[in-house]
This record gives sequence, structure tokens and C-alpha cells, in this order.
Amino acid sequence: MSQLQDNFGRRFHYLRMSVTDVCNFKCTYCLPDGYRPDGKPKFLDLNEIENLVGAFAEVGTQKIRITGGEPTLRKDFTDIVRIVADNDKIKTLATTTNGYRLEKHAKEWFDAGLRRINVSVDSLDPRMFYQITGENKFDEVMRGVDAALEAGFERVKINAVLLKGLNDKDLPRFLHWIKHTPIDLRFIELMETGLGREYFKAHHLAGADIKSQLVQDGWQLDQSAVDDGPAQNFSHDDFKGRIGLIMPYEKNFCASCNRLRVSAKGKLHLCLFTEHGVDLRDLLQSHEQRGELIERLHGQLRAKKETHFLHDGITGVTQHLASIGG
Ligand SMILES: Nc1nc2c(ncn2[C@@H]2O[C@H](COP(=O)(O)OP(=O)(O)OP(=O)(O)O)[C@@H](O)[C@H]2O)c(=O)[nH]1
Ligand SMILES: C[S@@+](CC[C@H](N)C(=O)[O-])C[C@H]1O[C@@H](n2cnc3c(N)ncnc32)[C@H](O)[C@@H]1O
Ligand code: SF4
Ligand code: SF4
Repeated sequence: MSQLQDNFGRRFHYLRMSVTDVCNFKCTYCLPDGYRPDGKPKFLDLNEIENLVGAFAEVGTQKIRITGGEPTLRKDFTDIVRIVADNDKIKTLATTTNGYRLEKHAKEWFDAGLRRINVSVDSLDPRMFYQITGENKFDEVMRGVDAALEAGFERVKINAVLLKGLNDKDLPRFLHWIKHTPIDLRFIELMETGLGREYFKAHHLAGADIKSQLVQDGWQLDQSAVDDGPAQNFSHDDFKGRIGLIMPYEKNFCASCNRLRVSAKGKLHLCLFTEHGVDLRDLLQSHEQRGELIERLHGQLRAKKETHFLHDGITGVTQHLASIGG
């Protein structure tokens, strides 16, 4: 079966699969008022997930990241991990989590087949962590990170959204942490969502500024991390950890786009900032529908735009990233 490719020659071997919109945190840049149910949520069930993964695997998907909302709030999260891990075409299985349930379940998820984990830790100062996430859970989350390191995950990454006037003083603490700890830090430039211009204007910090500072301090661009898509990665001889920057406002950011998204209710999003998703759910009901589903995927890929709306100055297209999984 031919691989997913768009009109610009980009190949898509990475699926970000959201399994819930629900979240228990209130990150100020994402869900400042917390999760608000939109009617009765009915997220993809295990059968639908298995059919989805099977179809994507058949058209070249090798990496799946389970995301949300907070994916680990699903009671059947471990079963979801197992379903994806059981598909031998999927070589890399990852999740992104706020770390809330990590301490207790890291080993269980690892044993079910999860191999990479990204934990969002926006600050290493517990008070700032609380101010940003709305949850006083810094110690629990950090114990979760330790549990993940102990469980044997091949990669443990920490995501932090760069926020002017909030966590922008934290860089030295983060650097101190990765001096002797083999952690990959991911600094993500704040993206403007439907939350409003004011928040963005007040807190947006250009990733390029962090990049200049890192380069000045002897960090070197590492081109070897080929599966990382649009992130730029840096390493330093004196540090065990690495740093990745996601700078969506940089020119050419989308040229290396390699990922597609499916929402928790089964909608295909060709970009994090597309206007709407295309329903796949009607074709996720049985294994026999796989051929038709694959045809729909190929058809949709032809409509993928070269770059995203943010570059055209159109904002508010995505209300918040919890709805698509970031
Ligand atoms: N605009 C944009 N932002 C992205 C893209 N990929 C990741 N991001 C942002 O970076 C955040 C962190 O991503 P993660 O879920 O941790 O995964 P990742 O950084 O893609 O990690 P890898 O799978 O190792 O590449 C996402 O939630 C988004 O906010 C992308 O393709 N486009
Ligand atoms: C939507 S969350 C879902 C997974 C999980 N709840 C978590 O926080 O890790 C995925 C990632 O999106 C990032 N994110 C959310 N809103 C963002 C925004 N407006 N700009 C940049 N990154 C954002 C978060 O920091 C997080 O690392
Ligand atoms: S970034 Fe993740 S943890 Fe924070 S509110 Fe959004 S979905 Fe929840
Ligand atoms: S913004 Fe859209 S097109 Fe650009 S890299 Fe992200 S998902 Fe791909």
C-alpha cells in the first residue's frame, strides 16, 4: 500500500492520536478555565482505535504518540498502549502527559509497550509550576519523571512552553538539571490559539532568542535526530541531556512536517492549525472498511497546505491545543 504523501513531497509516518479532550490541569496557555465538556463526550473506543492504528500502519506510519487532553486519565489507557504496541509496523510508541499519574503507572505502561514519554513541566519552581498549571502537583510530577527514568523508557523528554514574565527566568535551573541527567528538554514557543491576543502578546517569547543564547553558550545543532520533524535539537559535551526547540513562527518550520493528527472523536487534522477536521469515525467501525479509510486518507492528504494559518496572520483557528492533542 502506498505511503501517505502530500503535494509538496512531504511523507507522513508519524500519527499523533488524541484519546481524550478531558484534562485535570488548567494551564494558562491551554485551558485556563479547566476542561469544559462539550455535550456528552464519546471518545474513540478500543475497537475504533485498533482499526485506526491498523489503517495508518498500512500506509507507512511508524510512530504513534498518544495524546490528549490528558491521555492518561482514560481508564483504559494501558489497553490503548497495548493495542498500539501489538501492531508490529509501529516502531515507536510515545505519549505526552502532564505527569499526574506517572509515578504510579510508569512501570505498567512500560511493560505494556510504551517506549517514549514526554512530560510537561513548565517550571522547576514549584510556585511558578502552580501559577502556570493551576495545580499544586510539582513534587508528584517530578517523582513521576524519576519513575519514568527508572522504568527504562528509551527517551524521557520534558516539555516546557516558554512564557515571558512567567517561566523565562527558569533556564539556568533547567540547564543545571540536565547537566548530569539524561533528559531531553523541549522548549516550545507559545502558539496563539483562540484564547485571545492579549495572553499571547503578554507572554510570547521568541524561540530564536533562546537559540542565540544556547549557541553563545556552546550548544551545537545536532542534525542526527532525523525523526524529530520540525524541532531543532542541540547538544553540548558538558551536558548529559539535550535541548530541542520548537519554533513554529520560524520561516520554513513546516517544510519538515511529518505528522498527522486524529482527534479523540476520530477527526483527521492535516495540521495543528487547520480550520476543521475530517471525520474518519464512520470508517473505523470494522476491519473490512480499511481500504475505504485508506482511500480517504490519501484523498485528504492532497488538500494539505504548505504551511499553517499562523504564518498568514490568521489566528484563533484552533481554540486550544487540548482539543487536537498539541
Ligand atoms: N505547530 C506545531 N507545533 C508542534 C508540532 N509538533 C509538536 N508541536 C508542539 O510541540 C508540543 C510538544 O510536542 P510533543 O507532544 O511533546 O511531541 P514532539 O515534540 O512532537 O516530540 P517528538 O515526537 O519527539 O517530535 C506539541 O504539543 C505542540 O505544541 C507541529 O508539527 N507543529
Ligand atoms: C495539549 S498537551 C496534551 C498532553 C498533556 N496534557 C500535556 O500537557 O503534556 C500537549 C502539549 O501541548 C503544549 N501546548 C498546549 N497549548 C500550547 C500553546 N498554546 N502553545 C504551545 N504549546 C502548547 C503543552 O505544553 C503540552 O506540552
Ligand atoms: S497543556 Fe496538557 S495538562 Fe495543560 S491544560 Fe492543556 S491538555 Fe491539560
Ligand atoms: S504547523 Fe501544521 S504544517 Fe506546520 S509543522 Fe505543524 S502540523 Fe505541520
